[in-house]
Formats: sequence, structure tokens, C-alpha cells
Amino acid sequence: KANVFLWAGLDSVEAELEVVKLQIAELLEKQASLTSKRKQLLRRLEEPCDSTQPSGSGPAMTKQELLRYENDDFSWSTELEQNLKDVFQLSKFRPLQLKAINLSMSGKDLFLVMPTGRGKSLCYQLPAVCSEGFTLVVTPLVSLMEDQLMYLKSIDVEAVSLNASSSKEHAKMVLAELTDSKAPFKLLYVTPEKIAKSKLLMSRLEKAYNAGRLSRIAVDEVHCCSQWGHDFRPDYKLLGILKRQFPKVPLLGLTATATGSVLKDCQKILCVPEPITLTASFNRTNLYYEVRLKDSNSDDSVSDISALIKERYKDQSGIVYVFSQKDAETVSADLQKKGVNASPYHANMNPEDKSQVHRKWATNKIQVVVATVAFGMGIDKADVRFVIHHTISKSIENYYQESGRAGRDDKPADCIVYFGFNDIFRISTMVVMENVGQQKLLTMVDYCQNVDRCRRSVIAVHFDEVWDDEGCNEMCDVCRHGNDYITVDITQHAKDVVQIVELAGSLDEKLTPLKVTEAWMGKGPAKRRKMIQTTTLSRLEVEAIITSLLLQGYLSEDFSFTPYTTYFYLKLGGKAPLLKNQSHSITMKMRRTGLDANTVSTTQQTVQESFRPADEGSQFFFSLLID
Ligand SMILES: Nc1ncnc2c1ncn2[C@@H]1O[C@H](COP(=O)(O)OP(=O)(O)OP(=O)(O)O)[C@@H](O)[C@H]1O
Ligand SMILES: [Mg+2]
Ligand SMILES: [Zn+2]
Repeated sequence: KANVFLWAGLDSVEAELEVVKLQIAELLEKQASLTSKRKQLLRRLEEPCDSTQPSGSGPAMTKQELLRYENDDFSWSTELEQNLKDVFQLSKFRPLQLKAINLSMSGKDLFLVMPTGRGKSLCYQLPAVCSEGFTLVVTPLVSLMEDQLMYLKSIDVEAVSLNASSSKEHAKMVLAELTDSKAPFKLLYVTPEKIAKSKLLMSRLEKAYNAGRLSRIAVDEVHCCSQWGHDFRPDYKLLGILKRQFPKVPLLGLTATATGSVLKDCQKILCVPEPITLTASFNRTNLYYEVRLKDSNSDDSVSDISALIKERYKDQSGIVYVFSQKDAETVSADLQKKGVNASPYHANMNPEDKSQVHRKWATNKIQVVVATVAFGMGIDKADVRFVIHHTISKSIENYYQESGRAGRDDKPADCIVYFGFNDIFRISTMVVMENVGQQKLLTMVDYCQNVDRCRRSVIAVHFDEVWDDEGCNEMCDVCRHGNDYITVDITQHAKDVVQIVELAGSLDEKLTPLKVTEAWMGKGPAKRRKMIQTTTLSRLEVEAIITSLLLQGYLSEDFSFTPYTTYFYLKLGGKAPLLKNQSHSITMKMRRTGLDANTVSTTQQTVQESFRPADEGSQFFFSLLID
């Protein structure tokens, strides 16, 4: 008898020890992340200049030395200034452009990180015009290449290209001209495939190099080199050959989005020994960021979008991003039915149709393009007043880049994303094969679910930028609505949800997020309903809580593959055992006015009835657990 008692005691102590172990692991993880953040900040404080060097490399140029490159007393300065005005018809440089150009003209290798639409191309186009010989430009997409050639032609700058669709004669002519000192072109655009596959091209480049005609190498969208970037392209991995073969030619790598570790990777892959990195702020001050919730019960986001377009954005140009080709067709058709001048755009359309849509939109004959991400790189329309995401992006990098197509003329523009519970899992199964795909998706989900941090700060922190909250100017919904959120204790809710998932597991069943939602809301079979604790919370609240549990690691994803599709199921997350501990509590922040302006009246009540605001203690613990 006594033994039984002791055994039970031992069991419970073991269980508690397990929980403590998890908590320690949790805190250690937190400690490690804080330590690394501290190190980063300290390093930044010590940094001599505003360049963020990929750590441990690069010539440590002092702030003073770098300042010199903002001057206009170089031997080429007059010519630069003249060509800026006469050829490019621009009145002045934007931030960092002159510095980047002077550095590159001085023969330095350079990584330029500048938000989309800020004018990176000028940083190699202008030097190309002001230098002897030609500049080699590596671009990932033929469409990008064509846009640039069209633009350069319009300003009378000679440029040529080589890609998979070049004709034999054209290629022959270009290759011959590479070594011709009288050839007029200033820029040669190539795809990375050409560098990787054409020995003939490499041999001609070598001749040009030896004759001193290869003046500069520009690698556009340089983040494509790194698997850690958001747009890896295998052929970029082979571009190291350029710097190895042509070490004396300055290389300029350009990207809108790359973290320090991605750049460091690019540096290695491109074999650039000591690049200087110039980073422009990610803050696009003229963009207003907003998140709207999609209601799973009655998704009327398309009506919402059409109302916005017809009223707030009447006669203004914009893009609606959608998840799939099918969505592009249906959302576009729905918008058309509601009287919006919209056209779909996706990868599966034939090239003529695609370029027709692009052209009509660029010339304002179509107001809105309803597009998949295929409508992407190189879209350069200055007066885009809104970018609406009908479905969330697959990462913050992607969102930043896609939404960044708004407001390139520096005038105010809106970036609105519709955040729907089910979309999380649609995207999740799409990125299941990607390295760190889930992790990146969750950062996007966190951006959307967030109600208490400035949206800009979430983006800035993501890109390792030190952020000052004053920098927003109420240009995001969180800042504009002030402290309109409450912290609620969801410990009991978490236990109820975990119990449902556990029960399914014990019955050898897997539950999709939808099934979990329905079970918890009491919509499951009556027999089951008796075995679980159902809730009276609204659907949006239920979804918000399940999302939060997923973000916090109490639930996690469990994929299952069939030949036709990938299923997303919920299973217990690493932190689920913590709930066994009586003193453990979880909180989350929710918008006070219910979850959506449209549902204020109905949800406000439920929020107050069914949530008790967290007490101080649990809030403290919460902040220990949550980043
Ligand atoms: N100094 C300037 N003054 C005014 N407009 C400029 C200036 N420099 C560039 N622009 C304009 O900014 C727009 C965007 O430039 P560009 O295509 O080079 O952007 P980007 O930085 O390469 O963006 P992405 O990351 O999307 O490729 C172009 O229309 C260009 O003419
Ligand atoms: Mg560009
Ligand atoms: Zn803000």
C-alpha cells in the first residue's frame, strides 16, 4: 500500500521535473536570443560607419573615410552630375546613391541593400555611362532584363542582352562586339544561366577583361545567391567564377531584402573578399500599413476590397495579390462583376497576355491587376496607390517586397493585408518543402496577429534594423488606433484545445485546424462533445487563440502527404506539457474592440464575458516566454 503511494508521488514529481526542464530550456533559449541581440547592438554601437559589414569581413572603413564618398570632387563628379540630368533626366540623387556610385567608381566591391523602388539600378547604370567599356549586369529574369532595356532605349543609352530567348544571330553579334573597342553599348545584361553554361561567353568576357573593356559587374537581386534568402536561384551559386576570373573588376551586388547572414553567404558565394555594405533604412515613410481580418464564416473580403477600390482608391492604380492562379481568375472576375476595372495575372497565362496586362496597367487602361507573385520583380510603376493582399504572403521578406511596389513616387500609399485563419494552412502546405519555410510563414502570421507593436517596428526588427517608434508617425493601424488592445488569459482555453488534440491522438485520428475549431465550438459529433470542454467564444476569437497557440509553440504542424495533396494537421507543440503545471499560464493580446471593426458590437461582449484580464504575475511570465 505504502509503495503504491510512493510510486504515485514519484510519478507526480517526475511530471513536474519534466515541466521544469521545459521551462529551463525555454529560458535558456530566450537567454541565448537576448545575448545574441545584445551582441548585435553592441557591435552596432561600435561600428565606425553606417554600413553594416557582414560580420568579420570587409575593410573597416571609418565613418570619416566613408563620408568622403558623399562628396562631388572626384575626377568623374562633373560627368556624373551632367549625365544624371541630361541622360537620366533626374534632378538629384536619392539617399545613398551618390555614395554607392562613388565607391563603385573608385573600384570598391560593394553590396547595396536598398528598399525596393528606391533606385538601385541607377547605381550601376550611371557609372556604366560614365566609364570606358561596358558593365556586365546579371539579372534573374528575362522580363526584368527587357524592362531595363526598354527603359535604357528610351533614354538613348545603348545596352544589349543575352538570354535563353536570344536568336543565334543576335548572340553572335553581341559576342563579337564584346571585344570590339568601337562597340557602342554600355551595358550587357545576362541571365546567370548564360554565365554558368556558355563557355563562349566566358571566353569573350575574358578577352574583354584583358583588353580593359569590362568596367564593372553588377549582380542584381543578389540575395538569389543564398539559400537563406527568400528567392534562391541555383544558377546564382555559380557566379563566384566572375570575381575569380576578373578580380580587378569592381562588383556591385544589389538587393532590396537581405539580412546580415544572407549577405555574408552571398559574399562567400560570389568570392568577394572585402565588400563594403551600404544599407538604406527599410522604413518607407509614405506607406501606410494595415491588417484586416478575414471572417472564415462569411468571407466578404472581395466585397470589402471592391468597396475600397471604388471609393477610397477611385481612379487610382493598384495591385491585389492573391494566393493561387485560380484565385487570380476568380477574385478578378468577382471584382469585375462589382464594376472594378481589374485583370488577372499569373504564371500560367501566355506571354503575350501577360505583357498586355502589364502594359495596359502601366498606361492606366487597367486600374487593378489581380496577381500571384508572378507579377513581381521589376514591376516599376511610380504611382501605385495601394497594394492589397487578399491572402497573406509566405514571409515578411516577401510581404515587404510585394507591398513595397506601392508609392514609389514617394507620395502616400496603402499596404493592406487580409489575414484569414485558413490561409495560414494553405500557404503552410505550399512551403512545406522549403528550408525554414514554416518559420518564415510564422513571422508573417505574427506580423498579422500582432496588435500591440507598430507594424513598421515588426518589419524593421525582422531586418535587424534598430527601430525608434517615433519613426512611424501613425502610418500603421496599430499606431493609429493607440493602445486599443487587452491582454487576456487564455490558459484554460489552451488546456481545452490541447485536450481536444490529445483526445484525437488517443483515438488515432488527426485533426485539421478546421476540425479543431469546430470541435471546440461544439460542432462535432454529440458523443465526442461530451468528452471535451466546448466554448462559446466567437469563431474569430477561437481562430485567434489557436493561431496564438501555434505561434507560441503549444500546438505545431503535422503534415501528411498523399499523391495529390498535402494535409495540414495540428499536433501538440513542444510547450504543451507546460500546461500540466498548475502555475503555468498563457496570455495573448487581443484588440479591445473585438477582432474587427465590423464585428465590434457582437464580439465586444463575448470578449468581456469569457476572458478574464490576466493578472500581473502571469503577464510577467508571459513576457518571459514570448519574444
Ligand atoms: N535620384 C532619383 N530621383 C528620382 N527618381 C529616381 C532616382 N533614382 C531612381 N529613380 C526612379 O526610381 C524608380 C525605381 O528605380 P529602380 O528600378 O532602380 O528600383 P530598385 O531599387 O532597383 O527596386 P527593385 O528592388 O524593385 O528592383 C525608377 O522609376 C527610377 O527612375
Ligand atoms: Mg531593381
Ligand atoms: Zn506604427
